[in-house]
Amino acid sequence: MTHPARARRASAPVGHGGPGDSVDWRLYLVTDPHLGGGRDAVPGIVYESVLGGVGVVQFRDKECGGECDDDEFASRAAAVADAARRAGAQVGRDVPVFVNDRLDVARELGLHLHVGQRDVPFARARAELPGYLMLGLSIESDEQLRVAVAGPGPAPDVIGVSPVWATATKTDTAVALGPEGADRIARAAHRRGVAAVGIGGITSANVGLLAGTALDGVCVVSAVMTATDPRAAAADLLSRWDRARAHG
Ligand SMILES: Cc1ncc(COP(=O)(O)OP(=O)(O)O)c(N)n1
Ligand SMILES: Cc1nc(C(=O)O)sc1CCOP(=O)(O)O
Ligand SMILES: [Mg+2]
Repeated sequence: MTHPARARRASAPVGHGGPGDSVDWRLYLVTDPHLGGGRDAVPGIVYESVLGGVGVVQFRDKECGGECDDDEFASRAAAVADAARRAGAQVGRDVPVFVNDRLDVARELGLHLHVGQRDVPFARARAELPGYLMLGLSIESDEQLRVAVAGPGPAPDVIGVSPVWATATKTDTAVALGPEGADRIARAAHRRGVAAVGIGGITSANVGLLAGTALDGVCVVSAVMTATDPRAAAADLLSRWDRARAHG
């Protein structure tokens, strides 16, 4: 495997002149309303995990619409954004917050947006989201990336290379790509100036296996949301990533 990302600062891995150029993608937390002990616990976990080193947060709550309504979704997303902002201020970092799936809420709150292949189409999301907000896209195959960057239109700011490994957290994933597939897709994304984070099945036990890939970072749900000490869990993941990367 080659390591094109290693020569660059992890906090500024790729760039196409967009708002994602200065983001620290190394550790990206996606929230879950239940894994951390209920919706009310989520902002506190986000706060702690940012103190531990999480650099990017995504608010994800797939059951809102059933278990909670649109207003509650938006107010819980705002609470997570506030927690990330307060914790970021404490450690002197700006921590971008994405909303999962919900273009309307991202627009309303002025937050970044992450969409998948079966969500609102990327082109529509890009057209309706203000240009200063980042738009992430899930990529499950080489072909999906080729399509995503083929046209003359804007490319994603970041792709979630998914899934790297099988996971119990999301049941409707594509086939696992493994480190080699993730590396191949990340390298192709970099050629187009797009940042790439891996997601799916990433834990403290295997995060080091990805440090030799071209991924700009790793995205976790359960590894932080289920931790008794989310700050320590985040710090541990980040230090394992950094150490593995430093040792090549
Ligand atoms: C960073 C990141 N990558 C991938 C995903 C998965 O998005 P999607 O395929 O739309 O699935 P849901 O998360 O919406 O269930 C993600 N959320 N974040
Ligand atoms: C939100 C999400 N998307 C995935 C995809 O493959 O698109 S896997 C996933 C959940 C990842 O959870 P964990 O870190 O607990 O394995
Ligand atoms: Mg989605």
